[in-house]
Amino acid sequence: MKKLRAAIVGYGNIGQYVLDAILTSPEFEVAGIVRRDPNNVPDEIKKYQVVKSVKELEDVDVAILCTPTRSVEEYAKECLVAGINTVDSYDIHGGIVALRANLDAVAKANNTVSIISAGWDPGTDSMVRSMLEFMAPKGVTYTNFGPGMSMGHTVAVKAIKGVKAALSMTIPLGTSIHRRMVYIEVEDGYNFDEVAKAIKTDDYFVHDETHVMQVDSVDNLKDMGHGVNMVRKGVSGTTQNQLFDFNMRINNPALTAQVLVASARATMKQKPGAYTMIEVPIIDYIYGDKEALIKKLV
Ligand SMILES: NC(=O)C1=CN([C@@H]2O[C@H](COP(=O)(O)OP(=O)(O)OC[C@H]3O[C@@H](n4cnc5c(N)ncnc54)[C@H](OP(=O)(O)O)[C@@H]3O)[C@@H](O)[C@H]2O)C=CC1
Ligand SMILES: N[C@@H](CCCC(=O)C(=O)O)C(=O)O
Repeated sequence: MKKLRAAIVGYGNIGQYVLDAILTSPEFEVAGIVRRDPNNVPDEIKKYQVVKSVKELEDVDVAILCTPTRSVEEYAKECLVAGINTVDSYDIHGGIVALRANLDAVAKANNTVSIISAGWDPGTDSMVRSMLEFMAPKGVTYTNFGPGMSMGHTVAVKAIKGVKAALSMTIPLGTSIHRRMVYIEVEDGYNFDEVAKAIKTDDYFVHDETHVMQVDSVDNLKDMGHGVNMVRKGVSGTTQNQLFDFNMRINNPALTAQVLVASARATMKQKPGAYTMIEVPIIDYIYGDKEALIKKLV
């Protein structure tokens, strides 16, 4: 069987775990790794082609975008125009509809497929929320994250001038409300109060209670565990008090990476266009023969 060739774009936390997930997936092989500095080649990727642009790689079926969320659209367009499917874990919830529309046009024009916002939230949590919505159409779902490290918030802090290193912890306060505890190392020559203000006014933080603390070593605090508790209390038909409770405690980048690889698989089975995870048949994410899967899972 000819393997599907996946490129990893961006070799940070998610990128490193995507490599692991590709190597354990039966039908994928690594087509190469795209880095801003292609000379930055740690030992574990020495055997792969490391390049500056995805266009330098050959026969790429799908690009797994592991860049900051705010860079996703630019990298996705470059890949789609080059005839390469994309998956990403874009996590600015308010921007998803616009990203989908923008990439849908580019994907259709280039006969390619893009699955966007494919991590765990947005991503698999969105699929669970969707199921709860049709299981009890009337009601309220609360999504409570953590405590744990938000990669998206941490990446947003790292991009702020004067931040040398960062960790953003998400603390659940209940009923979908969260506190952000942000730990930073400040670059020499920068004023902590000004940096803290820039963090608190960033779109990722502006709606939540946010505390910024200066520390000597972010690395001493870092733990990439996270989790979620989603609860819905709702009504099926006219029957009230239907209670649902979904929990998971996870390594954040490992789960995100596994979902990205599953979504890369699913891109190969869709018509051209851009999709969120809830629009794709769930069976398309799973490796194996369709009828055997139906027999096993239904
Ligand atoms: N939907 C979900 O459930 C989840 C989504 N995410 C998303 O994944 C994203 C990546 O997280 P994570 O892997 O921890 O981030 P990292 O900062 O560890 O890695 C991002 C990598 O992207 C590359 N890159 C490309 N352009 C830039 C740029 N302008 N600035 C900085 N890096 C750049 C770099 O790789 P190189 O040096 O190789 O070029 C960098 O290492 C987050 O922004 C988050 O939104 C994360 C977890 C869950
Ligand atoms: N998108 C998140 C995953 C979901 C958890 C979350 O949104 C949060 O901690 O705020 C992340 O980047 O880690």
